[in-house]
Amino acid sequence: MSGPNDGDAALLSLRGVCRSFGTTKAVREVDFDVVAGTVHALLGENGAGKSTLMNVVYGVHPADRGTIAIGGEPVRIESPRQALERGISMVHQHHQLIPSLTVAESIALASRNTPWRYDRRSAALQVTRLASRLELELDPEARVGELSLGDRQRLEIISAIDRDSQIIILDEPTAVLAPTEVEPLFDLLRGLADDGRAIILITHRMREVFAVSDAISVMRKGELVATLATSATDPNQVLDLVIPQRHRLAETSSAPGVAEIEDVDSAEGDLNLVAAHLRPGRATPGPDALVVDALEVAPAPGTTGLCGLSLTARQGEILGVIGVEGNGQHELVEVLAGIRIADGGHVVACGEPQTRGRLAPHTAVVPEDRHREALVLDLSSEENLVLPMLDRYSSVGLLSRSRMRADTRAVIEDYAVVTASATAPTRSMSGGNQQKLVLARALAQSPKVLVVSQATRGLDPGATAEVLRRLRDAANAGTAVVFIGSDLDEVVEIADRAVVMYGGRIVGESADPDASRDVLAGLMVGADRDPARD
Ligand SMILES: Nc1ncnc2c1ncn2[C@@H]1O[C@H](COP(=O)(O)OP(=O)(O)OP(=O)(O)O)[C@@H](O)[C@H]1O
Repeated sequence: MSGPNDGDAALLSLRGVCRSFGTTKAVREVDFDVVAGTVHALLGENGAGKSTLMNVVYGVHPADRGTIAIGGEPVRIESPRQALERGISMVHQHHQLIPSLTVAESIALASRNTPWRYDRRSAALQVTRLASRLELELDPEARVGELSLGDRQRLEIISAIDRDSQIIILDEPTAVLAPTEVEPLFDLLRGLADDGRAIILITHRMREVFAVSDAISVMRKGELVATLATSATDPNQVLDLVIPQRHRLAETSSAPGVAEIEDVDSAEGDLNLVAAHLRPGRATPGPDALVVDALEVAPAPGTTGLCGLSLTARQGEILGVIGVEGNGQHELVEVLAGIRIADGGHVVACGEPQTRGRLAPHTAVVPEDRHREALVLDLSSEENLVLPMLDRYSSVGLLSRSRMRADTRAVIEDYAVVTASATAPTRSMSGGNQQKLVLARALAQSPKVLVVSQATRGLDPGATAEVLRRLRDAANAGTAVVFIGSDLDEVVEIADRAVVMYGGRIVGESADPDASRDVLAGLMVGADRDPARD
């Protein structure tokens, strides 16, 4: 059978690969070739089957049918261990790390080259060496369970690189990295490809696709619908393949599930994907809805904690909190959610002080890590959806399943969530669809203060535009939205006002984030100029 890379010998070759989960055909008859010495981008809407296809290659979900060949040799891969032995490593979208280990121990455990006896000092040196090669910062002695999402992502990346595999799969590796960390990662990936390795990069970010890849494959509803040379295509053509309905939906603004997506002017910015009506300044902000005053959280190894962090968010505005992951955002969200008790300072929401260990009053929180902090993966979407609102669905101690189901169905339809059914465990949903569910749940509570961290992580371009539009609608309806993110472009696009978080406190503020973009970027990495003082 001929493949899409005819003429080049593929290092990895899939033929007729199928994988179903119950009645869901996640991957259908896929032929996929990746040539040694190339970076191959894999794209597709949320739920298209990208992670499943790669999990087939990595042995997490062995194929129901079809063949895999490496260097022309047919192979059977039935576990990640077998994949590693065959020279395949994978950076997962949802991290596969052990919380009680330190960073150095995690790397040593995953490494092919760990000596029989664990040597703490050389393991720490190895972490420092790998991290500096990637221009990433990671404390070898930090405990994995204490790390921010960004640091766990950094750990997964350097651990996969350390294995020196021939085929390296990265499932949305940059979703929580700082902008300054993306380029060194891509330089490294290019270097690894130039050494003859095959790199597969799953991403939703068009600028990344065009910055680093040689080839692009697009999946839709489990099928691989196209493979193109990156040099022979452009972002609009690729976007049309990923979301063929985008222009039709743009004409029908009431269409559910996907907001307007404009043409992409260049591969520079995915911002152009988001409709111009998201731009700030649409509502006049009201009084302060959230006041955070002088919060203190002592740092654990590898974390910054909070050092007297203060901020306010007003009714009807989107306050952007921009910062490189790991500068205290995780601690701030935990304090607001009532999961962590601050060592000092206080929080007042809508005039009511937060009670120790309780969620801030009138507030809903979308945490950064949906797996660890937002969902109970073995419960259904229906059960997860009502968890924070059980009182709405119960009377005399009994839950009204029929109302739960009706509301869940409405959310699934409204947010275009792809799931086998409202009663299927959320574990079985794709990452992007889990994220949509978490956001829908927070908005369904009609909070006066909505704190969202990494809201669009893992969402495809259509879903990203849709989520940003809904947050704007919430602000226009009077909610104070605190939008915590590490993607400066995205924060600038959505926020009316922005503050920069660095080293556990706010180091700058701008009432016009678009105009202060460069200053904000500098503050994110520790420059000390406050745009408010300009
Ligand atoms: N373990 C599982 N059990 C049941 N269904 C699953 C499982 N894993 C994936 N699926 C289903 O397979 C389909 C493809 O999911 P997959 O995670 O591969 O999509 P994706 O393209 O990677 O999406 P995303 O961009 O959101 O990560 C979805 O309908 C999902 O619900």
